[in-house]
Amino acid sequence: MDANDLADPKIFDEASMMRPGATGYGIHGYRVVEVESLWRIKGRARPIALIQLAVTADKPANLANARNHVLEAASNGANLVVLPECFNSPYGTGYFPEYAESVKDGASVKALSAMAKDAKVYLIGGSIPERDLTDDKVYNTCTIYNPAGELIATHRKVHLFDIDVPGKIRFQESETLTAGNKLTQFDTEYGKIGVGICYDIRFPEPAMIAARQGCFAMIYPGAFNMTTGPLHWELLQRARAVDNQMYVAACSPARDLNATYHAWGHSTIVGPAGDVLQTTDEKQGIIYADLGT
Ligand SMILES: O=C(O)CCC(=O)C(=O)O
Repeated sequence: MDANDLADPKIFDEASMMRPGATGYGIHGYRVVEVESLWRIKGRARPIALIQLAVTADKPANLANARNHVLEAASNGANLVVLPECFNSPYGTGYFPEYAESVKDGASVKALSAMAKDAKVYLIGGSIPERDLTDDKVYNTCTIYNPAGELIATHRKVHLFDIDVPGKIRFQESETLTAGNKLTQFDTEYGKIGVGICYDIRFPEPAMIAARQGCFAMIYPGAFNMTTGPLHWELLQRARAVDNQMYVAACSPARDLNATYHAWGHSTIVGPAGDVLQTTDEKQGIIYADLGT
């Protein structure tokens, strides 16, 4: 089964057949054994770092800040490094078209490729506003690099964040963004990893499909807010983890009360039992966990 097309009903048919309790795929008899044996066979530690960056309106400064932190994470032993959603631009629908660039040769992807290569890490490059030069549409896109600095996968946020909680928060990504239509997974020597962006975590299916296709982790660059963050940020990560008995990591920007959007922060790494391995507060910083122990 190739789970790269959300529009393909076969994907959902097969995924739903594999729900816990469905014939032949009881979750406890299947995933736990597979995950544990993967650790033993590979015998490798999988140190991950989530970088909760302070994001400003200055794109070159954001890229330089990201680079410093990626190099720091690598020097502390991380092999997988994650940046936050929208790390090169303020998070806001008015900013997306202004900051958008091509993922073929834009300044941000060049900088990300160099960071991955110089740090010798897999880099899950948060997300950036992407302008597709063929259709001129703007997407919220995560680009992923191997330790040679090669772009190995891209994920365009599938579920756009359109919310209106009266008196609390109104945000309509669809005012300026277009949704992606593919699920994303990539291979590493540490195992296969699935990727979603922020609001994508509210939908169980991408994580479920990734787990059933052998991913040991789902990684979500994200930027929850002060309304839904306290309520759902950790809950959703722990739910996706325990649903699928896989690692889940979500990496936020730091909170900036002078920005138009106040990110919740609290980047978090959750284990396959739904246990919080590492988390943080709202400030800039790096958290680490070993996904192999
Ligand atoms: O789902 C939420 O509550 C927040 C989602 C979000 O901030 C985003 O998708 O950027």
